[in-house]
Amino acid sequence: MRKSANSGNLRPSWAGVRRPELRKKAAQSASGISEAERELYGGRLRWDRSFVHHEGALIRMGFGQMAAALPRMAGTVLRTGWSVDRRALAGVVVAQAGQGVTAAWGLVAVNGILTQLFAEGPTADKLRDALPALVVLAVVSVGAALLAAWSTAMSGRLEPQVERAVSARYYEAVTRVEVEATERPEVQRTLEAGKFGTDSARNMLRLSMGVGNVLIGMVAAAVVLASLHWALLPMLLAIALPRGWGAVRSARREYVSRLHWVDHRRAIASLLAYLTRPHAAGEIRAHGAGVKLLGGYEEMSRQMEAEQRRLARAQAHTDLVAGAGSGLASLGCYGVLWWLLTSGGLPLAVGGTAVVAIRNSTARLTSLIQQVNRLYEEMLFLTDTKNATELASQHAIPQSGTPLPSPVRTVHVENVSYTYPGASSPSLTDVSVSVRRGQVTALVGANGSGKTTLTKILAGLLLPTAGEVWWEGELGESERVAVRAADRSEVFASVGLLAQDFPHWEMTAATNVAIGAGDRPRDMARVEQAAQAADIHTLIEGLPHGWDSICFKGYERGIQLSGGQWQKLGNARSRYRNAPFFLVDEPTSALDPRAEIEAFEGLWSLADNGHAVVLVTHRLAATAKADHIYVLDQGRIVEEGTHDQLMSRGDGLYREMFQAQAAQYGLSSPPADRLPAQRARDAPQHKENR
Ligand SMILES: Nc1ncnc2c1ncn2[C@@H]1O[C@H](COP(=O)(O)OP(=O)(O)OP(=O)(O)O)[C@@H](O)[C@H]1O
Repeated sequence: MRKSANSGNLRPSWAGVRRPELRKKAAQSASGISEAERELYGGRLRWDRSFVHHEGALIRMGFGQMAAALPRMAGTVLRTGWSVDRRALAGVVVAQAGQGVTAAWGLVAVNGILTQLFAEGPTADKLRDALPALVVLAVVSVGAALLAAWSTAMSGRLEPQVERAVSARYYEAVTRVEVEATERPEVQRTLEAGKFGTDSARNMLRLSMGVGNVLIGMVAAAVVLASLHWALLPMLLAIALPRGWGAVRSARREYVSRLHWVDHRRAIASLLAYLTRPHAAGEIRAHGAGVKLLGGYEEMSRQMEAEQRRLARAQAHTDLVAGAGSGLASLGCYGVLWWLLTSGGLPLAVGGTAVVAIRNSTARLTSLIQQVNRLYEEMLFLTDTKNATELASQHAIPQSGTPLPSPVRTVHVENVSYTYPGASSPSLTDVSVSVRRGQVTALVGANGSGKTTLTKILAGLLLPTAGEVWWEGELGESERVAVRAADRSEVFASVGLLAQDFPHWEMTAATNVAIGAGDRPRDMARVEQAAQAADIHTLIEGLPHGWDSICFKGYERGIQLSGGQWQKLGNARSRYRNAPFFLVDEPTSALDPRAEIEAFEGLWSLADNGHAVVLVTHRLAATAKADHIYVLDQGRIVEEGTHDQLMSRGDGLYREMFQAQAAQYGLSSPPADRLPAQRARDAPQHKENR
């Protein structure tokens, strides 16, 4: 009964998805904007700006340019192959060249056999005379089979290595790009486009080898043909050209389409991914979000299908034109052969060999066309990866710079403004703050006032649009380095970040802590210490697989952590990093009251131990004991001071926010048990942590 009730509930939604009007609507909107795009993404999902850029690249890549670019790109891939596994590459090249040579010998042997068979004399004698050529043909066939097997084995070894090398180069470059650059749409898209070409290197290698093999075979056939009669060679080229034209045209069309629809494809993939992600499971069922997503998927997929149909029609048309051109050329070729035979310019036996050579070459040509077609397409994608890798290097965080003072005592943000790329107004304007070791500095303010942006500036992740950030040593101004000139790896080594939306790595609990210092080997004793400080140790140790539990339910040792438990794990991660400057953005938003108090006390004890703690929080009860509080409003610092100083300002924003929170408890000030424990204000007899 229950089942039928459920299916009864679902039926109208599914029926909605499959409505004929929807189908019609989707088909109609194939070239325009679908309802789903409009509703879920607010408009058209096509890659316009980059599309123009790429189309420009394509226009430059005409037939001639392609002929020049192909060997160049194939050369790049071969060089990569050479750098990763010389023996395998040499093996593949030798095997492929060998197959070409065997093909030529095969043709020569066929010519020998035919010449003997068409000669004057008794059949038994002719067969006996043809025997050596027959033996050569048999040996050549066995040789070709052995070489093909060898080539397969070597390619199988080489291809994954080439793919890994190109992917590693690309991803390594991408992870070094300045955060600001990744915010620029044109950079973002070029980097995104680069993803599609990482497996193209592998495909290109295979295809280049295949093309090389066929080409050698064809050159061999051409040499044999030309030696039979010069007129046969241009005819062979005439057969090849129309098909080559068709292949390039189809490949370009396919590539342009793939680029143009890249955002659309990505959106479809994300719609489907949501349907199976555990965190969306509740809303998908209870809120009917699944119906909306499936409807969107169906409609947007139909647009893709319409595009596929368009491509198929266009390709069929191109194939027809190319086939007709090639057919006419073949006809001409056989016409010339006919004329040569009838006019006595060519003996009959040689004519037979010519027919075999032409048929062989045409079969090879078909394979060549298919492979060049794919090679060309792969080349375009690999070019994207190459461009993305180059662009990433241009925007890379500098690998060197002025060393920071040792130890750093204070970070001064001086008159800093920052505007995100593409934003119409600055997120920070003329902001000055100082963050000192041994102190808790609080950043407070309304949503969107610029707190997170300021922590990114402090962390050296964003460089100011105007103003400067100084990393200052014990001697003050005489010992300071501007972040722009600093060795950024030292800046990053000095900060520990706990972002609001810190990553939940779908890996073991131990990794989720130890990844806080991903550039160092894991130290389990310190992982446990950090977990103890963040109050998550007992929970993890009590799990059946302990620290090896995977923090994602889908795996065999998978577990599901609650929001607060995740936050504790995040706190443990930043603890494990143990950097002198801790930047924590809403570190307690998911914690229960007791855990929250403990977390804040932990931060205060970090300051007592000589760390600088920058605390971004809306929990003003916690900021009351901060050493210094900055209040942000619309990207500006509007107030600063201690809690008491700020509360004494009658019309102050801080006082207003604080009292609003206190009023929720029916108090004029927040409850005492929610305040972090009092600590000595002049504590800085701290330990050094650098
Ligand atoms: N990557 C970005 N690109 C463009 N604008 C951004 C970006 N990140 C933030 N902003 C804008 O900058 C402003 C400040 O954002 P920020 O995240 O720093 O605020 P916040 O004070 O941390 O807010 P909250 O309290 O809600 O976390 C906001 O107007 C926001 O829309």
